[in-house]
Amino acid sequence: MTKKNKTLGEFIIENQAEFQYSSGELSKLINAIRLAAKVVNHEVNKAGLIDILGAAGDTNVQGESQQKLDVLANEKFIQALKNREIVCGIASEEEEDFISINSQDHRHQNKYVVLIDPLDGSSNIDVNVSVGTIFSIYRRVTPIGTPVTLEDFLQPGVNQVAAGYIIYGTSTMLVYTTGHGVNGFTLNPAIGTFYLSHPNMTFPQTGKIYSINEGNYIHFPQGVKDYIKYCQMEEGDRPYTSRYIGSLVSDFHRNMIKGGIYIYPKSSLNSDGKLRLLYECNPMALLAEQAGGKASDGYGRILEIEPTELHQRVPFFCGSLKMVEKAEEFMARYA
Ligand SMILES: O=P(O)(O)OC[C@H]1O[C@](O)(COP(=O)(O)O)[C@@H](O)[C@@H]1O
Ligand SMILES: [Mg+2]
Ligand SMILES: [Mg+2]
Repeated sequence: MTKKNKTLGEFIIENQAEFQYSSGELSKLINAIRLAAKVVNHEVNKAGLIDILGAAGDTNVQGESQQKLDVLANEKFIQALKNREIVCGIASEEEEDFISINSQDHRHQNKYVVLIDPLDGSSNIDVNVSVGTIFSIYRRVTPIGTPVTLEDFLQPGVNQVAAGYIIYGTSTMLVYTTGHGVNGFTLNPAIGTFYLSHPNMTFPQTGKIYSINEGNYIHFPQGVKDYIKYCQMEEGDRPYTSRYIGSLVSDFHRNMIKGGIYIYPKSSLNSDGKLRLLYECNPMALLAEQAGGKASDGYGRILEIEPTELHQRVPFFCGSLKMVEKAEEFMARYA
């Protein structure tokens, strides 16, 4: 076995000193996510064979029609996190309010809140295109043993103790950081074990891929329109290539490996953009920065935004450092 094929469990133990709190707590958190990821992966892989495609019939707090797999993934992650005796609260894209755990039992010592996007890229479920799960973990700020409050969730991204995603694609991977670099683990479905396959993942400083839904072009701010034109010009190492999967996790993952930028700007359609700060932008921003990339709202650092609501949206510019800086230059012209 090369150094590269460590299991996720071995990696957590070997790197426990990096986690600022007790190691046992991190492994419990990551193991809960690993477990739920395997269950969801199992369902995703046979989606066409079982009654898991299509809409569930309900609408979530975002006004989006919930897909059956959104609902299933939500249940599986909440269940796995609840059972670990470490989490005192969960917030999810699919839940209007946060879920408080063990709040009645004053002896409980649960210290962490977890925010999740159980199924990212929902519009791709029925068409067999890769989707993901995104998670963000904080240490609570209110006293241990007291009921968890909204304050525990509305923390700036810089306070995250861990963040990551699972991508259900050609292979299933778990990619995460605890603030000491980014590592990727691939699931060996035959034995149900995640192995370290992508150690120390880093964003190339620049790249040749831009990811944005150009179908909304006429609604974009002038700075974004100018940046798209810049990407398409025959000059220097341009034109860049346009790649847009429509699953944030998948577009981010590709851009982290090949070099690129993902943009979901505000527009006359979405005054604050579409993506949610707490369980989409903050975790991806921490991963991006830990991988040498950058994440901003077009002007400032995503991780320093002070959240005000559980499901608030923010414009999102994320990827290779030099590409995000260039996009910010164009935005600054019209600020
Ligand atoms: O279809 P659009 O407007 O381009 O939006 C696609 C974006 O919306 C998302 O699907 C939002 O995430 P959810 O699927 O979790 O709601 C992102 O994954 C993706 O990048
Ligand atoms: Mg999402
Ligand atoms: Mg989602």
